[in-house]
Amino acid sequence: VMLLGDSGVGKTCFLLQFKDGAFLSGMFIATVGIDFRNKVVAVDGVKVKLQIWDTAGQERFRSVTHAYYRDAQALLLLYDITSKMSFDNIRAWLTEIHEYAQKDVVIMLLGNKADVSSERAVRTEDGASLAREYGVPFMETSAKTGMNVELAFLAIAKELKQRAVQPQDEPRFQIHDYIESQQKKPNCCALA
Ligand SMILES: Nc1nc2c(ncn2[C@@H]2O[C@H](COP(=O)(O)OP(=O)(O)OP(=O)(O)O)[C@@H](O)[C@H]2O)c(=O)[nH]1
Repeated sequence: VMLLGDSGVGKTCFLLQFKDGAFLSGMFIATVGIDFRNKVVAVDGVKVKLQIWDTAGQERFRSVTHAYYRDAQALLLLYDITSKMSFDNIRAWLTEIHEYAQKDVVIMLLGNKADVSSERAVRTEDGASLAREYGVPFMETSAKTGMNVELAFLAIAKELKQRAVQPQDEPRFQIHDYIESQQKKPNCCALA
């Protein structure tokens, strides 16, 4: 799984929240190049090992990260809901993805920093509508509160597990439906 998106949208924090349940406020150390962490999640009784690659969002590291796209099975593409520019750049990220990644890669669009509602610059509907246009699932998240962080990785793990081991005759896992059903659950999306 690769985390992609502009510098500062919260990729490293998103990964650390998932891996360690931690968030360090006020610190921003830009990722240099690329780094990875592993986490095992249980999906319907099967252990799925996610190897999660945290990429540098800064332009100058792009050639390094491009080399990793083709081995990725899933891409979490993040923007920052308080940064219109990070949202406007999503189309360029999707163009890069289509150029460098595998055709059947699982893509999910995430509007991060949803806890900072007072500085919101991108409407939820605009994120949802862009995701619909590209046929990818979408959620707003917060690496700070943990909102939807685990759900994003679990949905990816379920999709990847289904691709790897699901017998043909069983109904196909639908990532869009799964996210929608989980988000409707009480307490699922409450900000901490
Ligand atoms: N309020 C809030 N702040 C966040 C959130 N996620 C990240 N931040 C802050 O945003 C800044 C950038 O976060 P990083 O995770 O380092 O960003 P990045 O996308 O990994 O940046 P690069 O490594 O340069 O690509 C830090 O100051 C974080 O504390 C979030 O969900 N909510």
